[in-house]
Amino acid sequence: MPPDAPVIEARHLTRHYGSQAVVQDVSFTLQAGETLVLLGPSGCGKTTLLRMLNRLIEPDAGTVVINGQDVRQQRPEQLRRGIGYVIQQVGLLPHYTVAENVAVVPQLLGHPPAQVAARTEELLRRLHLPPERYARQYPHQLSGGQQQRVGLARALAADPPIILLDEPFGALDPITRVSIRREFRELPELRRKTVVLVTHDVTEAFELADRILLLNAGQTQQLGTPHELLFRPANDFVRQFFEDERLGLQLRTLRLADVLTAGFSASQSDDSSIYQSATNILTPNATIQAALELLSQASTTAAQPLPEPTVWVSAPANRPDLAPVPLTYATLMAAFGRAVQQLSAA
Ligand SMILES: Nc1ncnc2c1ncn2[C@@H]1O[C@H](COP(=O)(O)OP(=O)(O)OP(=O)(O)O)[C@@H](O)[C@H]1O
Repeated sequence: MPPDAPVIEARHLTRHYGSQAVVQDVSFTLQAGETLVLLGPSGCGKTTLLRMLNRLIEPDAGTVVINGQDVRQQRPEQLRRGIGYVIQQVGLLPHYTVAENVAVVPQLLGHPPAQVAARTEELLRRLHLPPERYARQYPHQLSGGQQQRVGLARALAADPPIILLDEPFGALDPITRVSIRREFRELPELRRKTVVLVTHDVTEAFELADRILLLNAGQTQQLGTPHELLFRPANDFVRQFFEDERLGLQLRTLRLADVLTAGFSASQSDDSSIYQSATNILTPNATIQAALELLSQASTTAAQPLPEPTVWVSAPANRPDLAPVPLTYATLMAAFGRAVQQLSAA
């Protein structure tokens, strides 16, 4: 297969229950390493669509092609061993220890015991479940968040190139949810994997997705990057769907580089000596949200050398000759407002 061949191709997938078409003619293509989020209101067909990818549900029409092969040409059990699957209910085996739960798939695949043990230990450590404390515990001895991490470790254990996740953080309280989501996003393992994740949480979708497939009543409303859905909605449904959270989503989606169009200058700024000692430094790739968070921390630190809380945006990596830009709340919000206006009008 050519190196840029898609990992997953869903072609015209359709599924009915009785006379109700719960997924209607949905298509998408995913490249290696991409994360697609299936988003939409309750009952719009997200789970049905996800489960067609690993043949837990068979489509009435359409095909799923994984690594160039129609999934119907593979036995479902074989297919599923190559695809990690995480669900909200976690589904850990209650009479197996944490380590045994994580090792299930690699053992089924016949991996050597020493390799399975090493992999289990590594994953538990990476997911903040020190094996010396947790490996021999049983699922009922863990909190919901810890069980969720074990579920994720289990899905990653055999290092499958594809991971499907169905509301993986859905059962968690909001604070645990945010912190696990952050851990999840920063897991180096997942960067290389092709991920399809179901959620109805808009913020979660925007935080995790490379692209979002927004569904309503089984039909694709829009498939695109978070930026495209927010600033180029395909129809009124898409526009309405994000209305309540628009500002928060804009703050998370726009990056400093998007709003600082005229900000960098070739001359060294007067403040450059302050920049040299500053700790509040962001790259142009940071989101407006990240800049606001840093500004809010800066406002609580007493030793501000400048009269107002300030963060610095370093010059783009390819232009080290440019001076860093200092930003206060006022200058950041003015730049953000201008960018939103331009993007919305364009
Ligand atoms: N086994 C089934 N038999 C009959 N109808 C079903 C079955 N499974 C799902 N449905 C229906 O299909 C539609 C889509 O369900 P699905 O679970 O895919 O939606 P969803 O978007 O994942 O919803 P939620 O966000 O609430 O989990 C719903 O109307 C549901 O009632």
